[in-house]
Amino acid sequence: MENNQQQTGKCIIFSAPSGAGKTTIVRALLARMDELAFSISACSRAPRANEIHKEDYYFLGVDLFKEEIADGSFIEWEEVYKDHFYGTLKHEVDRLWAENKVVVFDVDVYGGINLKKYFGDSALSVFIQPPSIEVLEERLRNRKTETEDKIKTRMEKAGEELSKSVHFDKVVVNNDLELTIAEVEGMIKEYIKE
Ligand SMILES: Nc1nc2c(ncn2[C@@H]2O[C@H](COP(=O)(O)OP(=O)(O)O)[C@@H](O)[C@H]2O)c(=O)[nH]1
Ligand SMILES: Nc1ncnc2c1ncn2[C@@H]1O[C@H](COP(=O)(O)OP(=O)(O)O)[C@@H](O)[C@H]1O
Repeated sequence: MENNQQQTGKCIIFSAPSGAGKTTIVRALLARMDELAFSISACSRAPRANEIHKEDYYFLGVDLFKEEIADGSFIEWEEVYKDHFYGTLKHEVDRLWAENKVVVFDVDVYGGINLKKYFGDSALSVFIQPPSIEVLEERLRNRKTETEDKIKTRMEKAGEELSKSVHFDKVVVNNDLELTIAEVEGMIKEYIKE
């Protein structure tokens, strides 16, 4: 018999200002913890050379992204940078919950706050904080993925984003990377067994 009942599960939300180390931490956790699965977001920008459709993002382009907004396909979406839309698709979460996975989100700070509101106790929201604003800038520069212009835009946004950490269940200062990963892994294990 078909089970039409909507499956539900838990999720972990990660947000941070760009350069704080969120992607590095999320990748390490996914590699270590089989019970986790990454929620692939939709975005409006074109894929970069090393990016794969349906693995890194659902690359929809602007027109299709806007159609999905109109169709009510998103749990949340944000114009994270001008003309760059990112959003969480409802069917992506359902897909991963159907596989009994704990869903992991890597979203911007406003997306993180909205997802926590939406999922309530079914979500643990974690804010990754850089040790200081100076270290944040240094990490962005060392990553060598951003032009000077983009570094400036990201740093301008960072101050306001840092002030939003109070809206998260947990705030973790990413000083020593290995210690941070271990700390977050502990938090997730604790939350999953609740
Ligand atoms: N609100 C929201 N933000 C997202 C989503 N997916 C990714 N983001 C955020 O959008 C930003 C992407 O910026 P960028 O650093 O250019 O990363 P990239 O384009 O993914 O390499 C990051 O802050 C992500 O956390 C999503 O589904 N919703
Ligand atoms: N604890 C840490 N100490 C030093 N460098 C780090 C640490 N965590 C991450 N990094 C480095 O900082 C840069 C930004 O990290 P990344 O994961 O890309 O950030 P985000 O996803 O938050 O934008 C990367 O080059 C990464 O290797």
